[in-house]
Amino acid sequence: MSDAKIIDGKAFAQNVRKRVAKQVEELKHYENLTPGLAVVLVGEDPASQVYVRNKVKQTEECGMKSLEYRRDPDISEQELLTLVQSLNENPEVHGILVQLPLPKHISEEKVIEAIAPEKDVDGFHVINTGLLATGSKDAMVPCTPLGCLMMLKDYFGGSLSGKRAVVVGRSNIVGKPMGALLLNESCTVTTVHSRTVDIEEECRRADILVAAVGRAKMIKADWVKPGAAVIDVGINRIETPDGKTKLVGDVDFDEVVEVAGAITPVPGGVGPMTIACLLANTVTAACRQNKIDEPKVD
Ligand SMILES: Nc1nc2c(c(=O)[nH]1)N[C@@H](CN(C=O)c1ccc(C(=O)N[C@@H](CCC(=O)O)C(=O)O)cc1)CN2
Ligand SMILES: [Mg+2]
Repeated sequence: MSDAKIIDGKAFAQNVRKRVAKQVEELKHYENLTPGLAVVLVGEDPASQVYVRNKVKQTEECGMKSLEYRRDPDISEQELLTLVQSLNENPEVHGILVQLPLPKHISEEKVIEAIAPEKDVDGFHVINTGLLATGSKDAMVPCTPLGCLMMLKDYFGGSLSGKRAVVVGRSNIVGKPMGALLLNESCTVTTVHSRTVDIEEECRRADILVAAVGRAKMIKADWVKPGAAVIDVGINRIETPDGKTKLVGDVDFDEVVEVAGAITPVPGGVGPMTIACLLANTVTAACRQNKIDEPKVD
């Protein structure tokens, strides 16, 4: 029997949303300010539709204004850039999120760079990436890594200083910002990827192991140091022997739970925190744009 702590991302996210809802209430009451989030969805990818539906629903449940823009998959890059520009200029919109991935004929980079950095609640704009890399408190931090960090700080009682952290994967949305965040928390950070020599040995040295590669059950029990905190960012749909499908992470949960000190499940771990942090970032963006302090609530 394992005695690893299973980190409940669903419950954690619910608490974050409660805090956001209280902040929104205060902003409406004392500042006459209703934070607004615009979500743009291009095309009909079924997973993206679910994520966007959840974002819209949770934005409204927290008392914020939600604006939704659905566009056909054949929209031109220029039309999408024009939409982003109009949202940049809309004073009711404090946060802009363009759901990824975009269709192949559209440059994700161009679209992300078109978003005003102060409205970039995904934290993907190079200005925000640069602010994060330089340790500035003014960065808008990408939602998934922010959610991972919140859960890690809670598990370790506040400080991650001196911990050896290994991030598996070097994507712009998760791996790279995760590494920067952990470095800013004074961890000793290693990022490993497909060209790393002996990934397993690197992983075995980690007090904190963050898996974000998109390969089902890649991380095995003998890759993990006993007692390590394991954060699984992967969301992989696999087929089961009975012909059905199920979601699994990048970590082989059933094995690793026997070795780890703490572990996030999939589903119900990092995923729900992504949307909760998006809502928190929208409040941050609205406050910064109006030059007011974020309401402190408990
Ligand atoms: N513009 C963005 N695009 C994408 C992001 C992002 O942060 N910004 N991240 C992902 C998708 N994503 C949010 O957009 C997201 C992924 C997963 C979950 C989630 O709650 N997952 C559940 C399982 C859901 C299921 O059953 O399919 C879980 O892990 O428990 C939320 C948001 C890519 N695009
Ligand atoms: Mg593309």
